[in-house]
Amino acid sequence: MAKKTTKKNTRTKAKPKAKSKKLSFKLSDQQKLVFGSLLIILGVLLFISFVSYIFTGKEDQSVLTNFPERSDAYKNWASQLGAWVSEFFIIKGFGIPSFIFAGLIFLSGIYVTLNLKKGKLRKHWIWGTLIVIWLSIFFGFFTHKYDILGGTIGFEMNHFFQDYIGKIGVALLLLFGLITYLAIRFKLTGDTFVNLFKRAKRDIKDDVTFQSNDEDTAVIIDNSLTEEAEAIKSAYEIPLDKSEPTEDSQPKPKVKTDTLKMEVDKKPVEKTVDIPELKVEVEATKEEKSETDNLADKLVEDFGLFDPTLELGNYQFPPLDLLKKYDNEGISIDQEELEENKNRIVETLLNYKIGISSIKATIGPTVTLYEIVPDAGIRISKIKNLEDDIALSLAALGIRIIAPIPGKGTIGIEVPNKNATIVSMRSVIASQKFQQSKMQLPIAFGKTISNETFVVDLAKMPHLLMAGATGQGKSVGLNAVLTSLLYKKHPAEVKFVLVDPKKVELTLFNKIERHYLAKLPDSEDAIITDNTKVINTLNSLCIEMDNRYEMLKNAFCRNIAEYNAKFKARKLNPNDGHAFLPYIVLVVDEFADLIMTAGKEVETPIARLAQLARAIGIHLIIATQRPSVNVITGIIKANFPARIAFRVTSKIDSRTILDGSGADQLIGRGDMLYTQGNDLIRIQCAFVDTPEVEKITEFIGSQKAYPDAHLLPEYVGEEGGTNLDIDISDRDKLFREAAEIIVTAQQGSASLLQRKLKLGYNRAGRIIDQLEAAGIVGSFEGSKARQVLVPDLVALDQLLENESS
Ligand SMILES: Nc1ncnc2c1ncn2[C@@H]1O[C@H](COP(=O)(O)OP(=O)(O)OP(=O)(O)O)[C@@H](O)[C@H]1O
Repeated sequence: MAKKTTKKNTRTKAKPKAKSKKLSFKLSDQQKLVFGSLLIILGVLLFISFVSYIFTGKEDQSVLTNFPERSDAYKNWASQLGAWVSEFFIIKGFGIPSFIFAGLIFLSGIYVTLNLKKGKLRKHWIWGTLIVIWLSIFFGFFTHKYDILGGTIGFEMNHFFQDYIGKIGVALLLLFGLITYLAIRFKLTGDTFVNLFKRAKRDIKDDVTFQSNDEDTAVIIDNSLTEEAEAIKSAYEIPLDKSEPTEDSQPKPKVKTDTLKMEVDKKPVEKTVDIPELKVEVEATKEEKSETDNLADKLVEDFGLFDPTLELGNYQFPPLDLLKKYDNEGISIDQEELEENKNRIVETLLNYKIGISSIKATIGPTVTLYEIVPDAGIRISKIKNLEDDIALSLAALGIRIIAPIPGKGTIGIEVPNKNATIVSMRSVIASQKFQQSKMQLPIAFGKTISNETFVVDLAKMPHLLMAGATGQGKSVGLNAVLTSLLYKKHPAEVKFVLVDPKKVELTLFNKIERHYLAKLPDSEDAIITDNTKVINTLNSLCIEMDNRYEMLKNAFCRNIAEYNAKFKARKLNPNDGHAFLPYIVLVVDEFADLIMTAGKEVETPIARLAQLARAIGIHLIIATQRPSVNVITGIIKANFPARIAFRVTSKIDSRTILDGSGADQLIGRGDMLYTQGNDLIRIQCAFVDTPEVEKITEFIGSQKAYPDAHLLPEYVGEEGGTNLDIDISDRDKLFREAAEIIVTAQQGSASLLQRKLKLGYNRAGRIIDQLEAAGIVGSFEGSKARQVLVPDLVALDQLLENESS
């Protein structure tokens, strides 16, 4: 670790050094001009010296052998230095190709002066040097001594290679060098050569045609045009016509033809790319229609879109007048109360040395939110810890501190209003937000702290868990949910499965059984109050879910909305088993009771539905007044992201529902917290009284209905088919022993037999069935032990004796 740090340090320290080094090499613009022009002059001087050396080199040879002296007379145009440098580059170096170095130095001067990209200059130098070497060897190939063509290096290198690979080898090596250069530098490929060859062939052909006809140039050009070029011929006729009157154009017809011909070769290719008609073709393509689409379109044309509401075409939605108006609905601002609360908050905080820079109040139906901005440097946790102290000083229940308010830079203190106002169901149903909502299953829960109507989509939740202590507004909340849906959804679009173990809460909805309720085929009442029936209903819903998934799969749809849209567009054939699918909302009023009596048998199908049913339109609403962990288990919680908490009595309960405190600080009577996985929203639940629900259900119930409630698929429970005619001779060997154990313990459970007789589950289950057939134990009652019908061992003996006689 230490090593790493030191390494890092050295690296970070090394950076500025490198930078400063780089900086020292940077030239100012003036320096660049001076240095650049020096290079240009050097390049020119070198060029002059080299040129001069070609003519004067021989004459200067005698002087060059001596040590340079000022008095020596040089013929080179650049005198002594010119002769020396030229001798060095041309004779002792690379020969004539050394001119390229003069060019490179000149070019460098230009690059430096004009501040051009250095990368390119580097490339010129690399390629230039390679060309010098290649040319030097190339020239050296033809010479037999050191001369100005290939220089010493060219000659020596030739000799060196020839010793190893011979003259032919060197020639081929030079050819290979040339090809490599052309391929890399000019990106030439095999095709280029083929094309070049083809073009050359065509040129020769054209020339021959041209020479054979000396009449009119224009005609010849026409002949040489390919068919492709015909289309754009007109473009070339103009320059031809223009050129005719001018006299000097006359003597060079051949040159003109050549230029034109070259263009013709290229242009047709360009033209075909942007031929405008191509675009038109693309636009003209029409989407191909499949046979079913055509049929569906025709059906829609003839009969219109499928209307699922047609069967109850005259159905009237309940009017708003059925809902009650309340006197104390509108929010009244009590200035005195506001001022008082504000002063108390400020005072309490000051007592703990917490200064406030600003305070703002938002008045809601039941609580007022005071948003404060504390002075800089105050810890939020300090204010959060003062919750109880503020509650004490305000002498009020239900104070909740939100520190900080998500998305705002403030801390919120919610203080209950002295006079809470009722949020009527009428006001939320009448709100624009609800009336104009395009949600699949809109629910108007009530109003938020800023007095806005709170509408959410049950289809998006996709399941809802509701909890709260008794008498805090759960049943009213459930009624609000059902009322919202009744006001917005046609009986064809939504069906309710109501589970009401308390037997009295949802009975009012019996009146709308044939409009809105769904039930098992063999059951009399649609509202389920018996726990054993709940298990069958839940399993039946699971079958419905599987059926619906199969239908969606066959229709290539991903969810119920897509499926129904396709069905309405008559793209799905009812003869293939397709049908319009209504949403199904399962409401369980007292979930704790169910779990206590049926345990896993209820939890498993509920969890399965919760996990999978969202896409096919089955949504669950589960309410409980006992939010303990054995009721709201981990598996249930994981599948119910949307939760509502009414007031609960302990922080632990609040944590069970909301994964945090808050529900214990509510004030009851419909005051609730809603979460869909992230923020908590405080809402005053809309109030809908029993008489109002009664009026609505009566209104709906009095209208024409379907012949029966919506029927769910039949479910035959595993225990349902007990064969009561089990033959006595078929009884298990341990039958009598088992019967005695059961009667002695007065507990009809298979697990008791498993333990006492050390049996497997299946055998114990079979014995229990036989005991039932013999009339020793009662029928299956969910997870509860069966009732024992024989009071004691004497009675058992009698029963079995009577049986055998
Ligand atoms: N939204 C509300 N606005 C005003 N008062 C309400 C509201 N909700 C409930 N109340 C009051 O609280 C009382 C109890 O409500 P509710 O019957 O819904 O409680 P609960 O939680 O269902 O109780 P239980 O679990 O015992 O059935 C109602 O009779 C009503 O007076």
